[in-house]
Amino acid sequence: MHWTAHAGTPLQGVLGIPGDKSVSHRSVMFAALADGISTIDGFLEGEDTRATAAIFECLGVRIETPSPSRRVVHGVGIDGLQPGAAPLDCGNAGTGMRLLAGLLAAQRFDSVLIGDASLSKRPMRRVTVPLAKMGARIDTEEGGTPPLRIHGGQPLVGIDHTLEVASAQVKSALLLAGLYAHGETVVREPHPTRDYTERMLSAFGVEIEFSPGFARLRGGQRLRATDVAVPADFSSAAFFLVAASIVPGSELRLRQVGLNPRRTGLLTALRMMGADITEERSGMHGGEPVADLRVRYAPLHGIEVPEALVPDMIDEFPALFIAAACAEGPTVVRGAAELRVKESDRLGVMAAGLRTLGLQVDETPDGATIHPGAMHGGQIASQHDHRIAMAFAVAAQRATGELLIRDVETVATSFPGFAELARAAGFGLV
Ligand SMILES: O=C(O)C1=C[C@@H](OP(=O)(O)O)[C@@H](O)[C@H](O)C1
Ligand SMILES: C=C(OP(=O)(O)O)C(=O)O
Repeated sequence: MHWTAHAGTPLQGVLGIPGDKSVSHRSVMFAALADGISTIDGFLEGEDTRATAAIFECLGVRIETPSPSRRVVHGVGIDGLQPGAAPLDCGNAGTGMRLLAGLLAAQRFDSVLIGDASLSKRPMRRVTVPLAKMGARIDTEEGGTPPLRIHGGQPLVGIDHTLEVASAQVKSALLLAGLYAHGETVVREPHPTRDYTERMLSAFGVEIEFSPGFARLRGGQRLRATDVAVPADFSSAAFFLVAASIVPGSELRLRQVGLNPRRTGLLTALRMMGADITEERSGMHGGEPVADLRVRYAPLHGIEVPEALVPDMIDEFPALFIAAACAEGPTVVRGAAELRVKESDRLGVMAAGLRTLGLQVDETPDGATIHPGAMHGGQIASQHDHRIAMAFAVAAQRATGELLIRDVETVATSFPGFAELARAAGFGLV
């Protein structure tokens, strides 16, 4: 599947953005482990989160879908999961696989976790090595990639672990294993990362101590069913924040977007670049800060992205690169080597795409300098990476020619309905 994208009209309207992917994955996992019935509202109907829900059904959990974006999960209790008959398919989702590695390592049965071609290349030792310290036994392929063959029935012990890379996925895997471990599990982070696991475990009745960069829990606790309200996904909203910022005459309102401070680094970066984004109707939704984001076109200037912001905008760099391409003066990114091990090598793939459109991008091992300029048309290889595909659909709104964006089907992993919503707002996108 591909898109033909070209400059459309100024972007206008009030948009509803689908539910948060990180929160949706966790909601179904924790509801499955809880005692009692939990309802999830705003669940992301994306392929990644549906894959996680399907895995829990394979593990014996009854999950009803009374209407789109709603799930009723009949929790089986902390020790109630049943062995899956076949390998469990995480699809494209690093989050699904890494969190499940921690959870399934603690079960009394064996499991195998598999994924698609992209996930099958992603590094898993970052979870299997610290989990092994807790007593888990997980085999990877040579090179540390999936499938993960998890040997159940291992007694686990809590550890005090400092993460090597700032990763909410690794932190969460250890905390989930820690729920089953003897003693306490402590996770310390070099830079604070999203704390949805900590917040949501607490909402499910688990005693957990946490502060930015730190989490501690004791094994042997049970989860109590609760209802979860999922906020709109800031990472999906990001494409519209950039698009309206770079297309003259645009004004969009994005309704009730999740603004967890560990997710909004792009908002800070765009404002440093001169973007006109205001927060209105601020409130709380499901324990998370939310607000309507009103974004109007504004001329942007290049910046040096502060390295401290990188973990808070780790999924937003494809969108940031497009803002940088349309700014006045270069933008410099450093300290973002993690981008090379996402669904694609996002530094390399974004640089290659922008060069195809006529821009100069100087790559370094952990970043890039983007030199802005006029973008012409061309063919973009998204490398089956949803965020690359959406980023170039945004770029096309400022390009002088047409972009053929290849392999866009993975957009459905995180943002089903993106193309329809974008067209309704004024994008030229077929
Ligand atoms: O915990 C999560 O839900 C996520 C954590 C981040 O990954 P890392 O933990 O690898 O940084 C992020 O890139 C991913 O999209 C979602
Ligand atoms: C990196 C991402 O997700 P995951 O790690 O779950 O595949 C993403 O959505 O940009």
